[in-house]
Amino acid sequence: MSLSVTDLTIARGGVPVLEGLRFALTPGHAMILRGPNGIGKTTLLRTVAGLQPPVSGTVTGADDTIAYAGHSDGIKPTLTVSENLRFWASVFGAGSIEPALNAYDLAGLADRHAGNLSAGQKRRLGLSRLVVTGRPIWVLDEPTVSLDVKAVEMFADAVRAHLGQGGSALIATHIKLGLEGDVLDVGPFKAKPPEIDDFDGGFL
Ligand SMILES: Nc1ncnc2c1ncn2[C@@H]1O[C@H](COP(=O)(O)OP(=O)(O)OP(=O)(O)O)[C@@H](O)[C@H]1O
Repeated sequence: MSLSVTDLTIARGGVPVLEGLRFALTPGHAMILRGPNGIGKTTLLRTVAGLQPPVSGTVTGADDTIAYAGHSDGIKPTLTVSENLRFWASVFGAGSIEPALNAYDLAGLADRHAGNLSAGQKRRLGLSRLVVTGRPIWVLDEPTVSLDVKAVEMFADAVRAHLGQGGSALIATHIKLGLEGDVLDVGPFKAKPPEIDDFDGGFL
């Protein structure tokens, strides 16, 4: 399943942030999004994942194919680690949670309430959810926040395994992950500020 973005203009809070974006993500490949704080990477990922509409342009190939991991881990604190994974597995129709536990070395924490995990452990649990979704396109917003060096390697290994199975990944990150993949610097797509003539002076 390929993802295509064509002539995409996106906005946050009603203000255009990026315009003229065009790229394709094909099976087996990763694309790394780069750009300074506030440029619009999260906004782009939210738009690709269908969490907000574009101002104009199209995203194709995103119907029920995307697993999105944003800044929030989305874990249920009163459930244990294994209960969280079983919940997601039931939502996505997956079978065993063992591959997800193993990918992020969570077996020893399986019976701990998720609310009692450290920040990095919570992030590992949040990322392990991707494994049980079975979705081919992972859309990830700064996935390595709170992870130590070993856990970053676990994450990179999990992405490599996903790509090896024909999946793909679109990842916004400020760090080097050691992954093969295209790099898309979104800086050149920064939306131009509106011309002064575009302002509605009626309120003055
Ligand atoms: N809820 C909101 N309402 C209005 N503006 C917002 C909102 N959320 C973010 N913004 C603004 O939209 C712009 C793009 O933000 P976005 O989070 O997409 O940037 P980013 O490239 O992901 O940044 P970072 O690298 O810091 O995560 C920023 O100027 C930000 O201040």
